[in-house]
Amino acid sequence: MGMNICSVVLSGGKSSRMGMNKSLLMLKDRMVIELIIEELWTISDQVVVITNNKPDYEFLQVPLIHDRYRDKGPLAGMEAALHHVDADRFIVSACDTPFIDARVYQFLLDQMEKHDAVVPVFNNRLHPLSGIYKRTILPHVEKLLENDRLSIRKLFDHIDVKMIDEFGNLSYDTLNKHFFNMNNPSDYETAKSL
Ligand SMILES: Nc1nc2c(ncn2[C@@H]2O[C@H](COP(=O)(O)OP(=O)(O)OP(=O)(O)O)[C@@H](O)[C@H]2O)c(=O)[nH]1
Repeated sequence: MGMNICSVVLSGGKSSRMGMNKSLLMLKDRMVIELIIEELWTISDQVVVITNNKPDYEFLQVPLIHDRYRDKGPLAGMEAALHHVDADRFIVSACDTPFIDARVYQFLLDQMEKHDAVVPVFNNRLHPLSGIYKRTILPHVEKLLENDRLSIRKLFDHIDVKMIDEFGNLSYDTLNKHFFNMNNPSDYETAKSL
């Protein structure tokens, strides 16, 4: 039985600190979101982008999905993917992490077992937007959204989540880059130097 893996790029944010759509910024000859999607394709059967501005992303040639719960943040982006896409595993990524490495996601996938979610912890920080989830979380996600409890951490009070804070043979540099995200123009300058 083959496992159907869907990667979900959350791209419904406001990019207010960056001042422009950060997922469309260029690094070398590629846009940030193109770098992300290219990496995700190496471990996915499907890739979708969750956005409330479809025209910006049509060139990517992947399914584009709107949030069903508007202005509710990344948890709503996850809800839209879980609601619309039929898959056994959902790999979540932000749209501002240009240096993600599929080997990190593969490491998480390998530890899913019976859990509802596998979420990485790096430098003592939980990274729910870089986790792996099963459809089983959907009713809990919807309930949180209905109640305006929008923190993804709240979700972890209700599901079986495995936290991963050691990553086998993967190097610190690989992990540091994987979890690097760009919030403001200074982060973008940093990205250009990496
Ligand atoms: N689908 C969806 N994704 C979101 C939403 N809000 C944030 N995201 C995504 O979640 C990730 C983290 O978002 P942030 O960087 O914290 O927020 P942002 O709105 O993009 O940027 P700021 O306005 O600077 O805070 C990014 O990939 C965002 O695109 C939302 O309401 N819907």
